[in-house]
Amino acid sequence: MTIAAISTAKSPAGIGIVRLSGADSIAVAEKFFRSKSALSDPLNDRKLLYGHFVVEDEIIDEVLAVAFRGPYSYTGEDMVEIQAHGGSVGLERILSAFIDGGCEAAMRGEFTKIAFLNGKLDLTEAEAIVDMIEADSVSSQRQSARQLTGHLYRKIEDFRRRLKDTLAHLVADIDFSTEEVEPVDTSLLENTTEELLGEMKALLKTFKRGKMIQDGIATSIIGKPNVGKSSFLNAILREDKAIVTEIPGTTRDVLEASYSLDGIHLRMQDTAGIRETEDLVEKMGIERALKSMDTADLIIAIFDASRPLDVEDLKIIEGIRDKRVICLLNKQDLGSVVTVSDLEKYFPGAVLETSLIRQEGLKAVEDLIESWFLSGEVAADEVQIYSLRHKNLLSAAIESMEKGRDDLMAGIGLDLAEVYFEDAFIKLGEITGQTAGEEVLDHVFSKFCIGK
Ligand SMILES: Nc1nc2c(c(=O)[nH]1)N(C=O)[C@@H](CNc1ccc(C(=O)N[C@@H](CCC(=O)O)C(=O)O)cc1)CN2
Ligand SMILES: Nc1nc2c(ncn2[C@@H]2O[C@H](COP(=O)(O)OP(=O)(O)OP(=O)(O)O)[C@@H](O)[C@H]2O)c(=O)[nH]1
Ligand SMILES: [Mg+2]
Repeated sequence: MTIAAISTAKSPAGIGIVRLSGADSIAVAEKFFRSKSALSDPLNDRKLLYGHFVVEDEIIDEVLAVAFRGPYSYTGEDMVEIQAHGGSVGLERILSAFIDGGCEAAMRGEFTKIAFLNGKLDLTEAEAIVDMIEADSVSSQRQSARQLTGHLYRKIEDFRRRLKDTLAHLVADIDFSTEEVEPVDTSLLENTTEELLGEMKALLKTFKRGKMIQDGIATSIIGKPNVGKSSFLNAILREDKAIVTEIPGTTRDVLEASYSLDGIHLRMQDTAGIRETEDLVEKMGIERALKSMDTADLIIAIFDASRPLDVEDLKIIEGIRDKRVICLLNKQDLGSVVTVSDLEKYFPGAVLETSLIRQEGLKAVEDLIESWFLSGEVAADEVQIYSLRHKNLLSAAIESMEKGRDDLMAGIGLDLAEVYFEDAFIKLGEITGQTAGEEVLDHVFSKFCIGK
C-alpha cells in the first residue's frame, strides 16, 4: 500500500508539501510529474528536481519533487515529496490526483508509525515530534528536540541493558541454587540493582520540572481586594489587559494571559480579591480564585504594604504556606508599615517590594522566577522526562524493581525477584516501544496530525 497526504498546513503559505510513502510512490508520482530528468532514474535519488505537476494535460502547479528510495527515507519505504505552492486548493488537487492514481489517504501519524515499525525511530522520538510541533516556548521546543534526537531513548536503553544483565545473573543463580544446598550470595546483584534503581528514581524526579517546561508554569495572582493584583498582571504583560480601579472587588472572573519569560512560559491567572462577602457574584469569583490558587505551580501573593496585615491577609498566608509563593509588598510609594521580615518568616527569600503603579520592583520579580525555574538550564547531558505516559511506566518499573530487590535482600524466592525484574524490563520497553502493544501505538499515534 502506498499512502499520500498533505504534510504542511492548509493555509496560505509560500510552500506546501504532499508526501507519498510505499512501494508505488515513485511510479505514481511519475504519472503526474514532468521534468527534464526522470524522477524514476535512480541517479536522481534524493535529488530535488524542477518540473510541473500535470493532470490530464492541465498544469496544476510549478513544483519541485524528490524521491527517497527505501530504506533511506523518513519512513524507511520508498517516498516522494512534491513541494508545491502553499494554499489548500492546489495541494488538495495534487493529493486527489495521487488518490485517483491508486494511493490511500494517510491516517494520522501514519508516516511516523511506519517509520517506527521500520525501526527509524523509537516511540519516545516519535512522541517528541508531536510535542515539538505543539511547543509554545523556546524551552519546551528545546526539550522535545532533545527527546527527538534520542536522549531519553538512549537512557532507557541503558536501563534495559543493565536490567537484562541482572536478569541473566539471576537466572544463572537460580539454576545454580537448585544444585547446591548453600544459599547464593546475592550481594553483588543487590548492589547493581540498588544503583540502577537510584538512577531510575533520579530520572523520575525530573518529571515535575519537565512537565512544567512542557506545559508552562501555572501562575496564580492572589490577595485581598484592591492590593494591586490586576495592576501586577498589566505591569508584567506591559499591556492594559485587566481592568484596574480603586474600587475593591473589581476583578470578578479569572482572567488568563500568557507571558514568556526568557523562553519559559508563564500561564498567568489574575483572580478576584479574597475576602468575606455577601455578594453572590463576588463569592463565586472568590471560589474560582481559590481553585486557581490550589492548582497553581507558582503563586504571586500580593499585600498592601501601606496597611497593617489583617486577619484576612493572615488567612491567605495560612492557605499558601506549603506552596511555591512569591510575596509582593506592594504600594511602597504610599509608605510601608509591613516589612520584608514580617513575611520572610513565612516565605524565606521570597518577599519583594513593589510599587506597581510606578512599575517599580518588577525586574526583581522576574529575576526570582527565573532563578527558581530556569536555574541551571538543563545540562547538556542531563535527560529529563515530561510525558505522563513515560512517568507512569517509569514509576511502575521502579515499583517492580523495588519488590524484586526486597525479595533478593530477604533471601527468599530468587524466582519471584526474577518475575518482578522481568516486569520492570517490560515496562521500560513500553516507554521506547519495544514491548508496546497495538493499543499503546494507536494511542500515541492518534495524537498526530495527518501528513506526519
Ligand atoms: N521536506 C521535508 N522536510 C522535513 C521532513 C521531511 O520529511 N521532508 N521531516 C520529516 O519529518 C523532518 C526531517 N526529518 C527527516 C528524518 C529522516 C529523513 C531521512 O531521509 N532519513 C534517511 C536518511 C538519513 C541520512 O541521509 O543520513 C534514513 O534515516 O535512512 C528525512 C527527514 C523535518 N523536515
Ligand atoms: N499607590 C499605589 N496604588 C496602587 C499600586 N498598585 C495598584 N494601585 C492602585 O490600587 C487600586 C487597585 O488596583 P488593582 O490592580 O485593581 O487591584 P486588585 O488587587 O486587582 O483589586 P481587585 O480586582 O478589586 O481584587 C488601583 O487604584 C491601583 O491604581 C501601587 O503600587 N501604589
Ligand atoms: Mg483585580
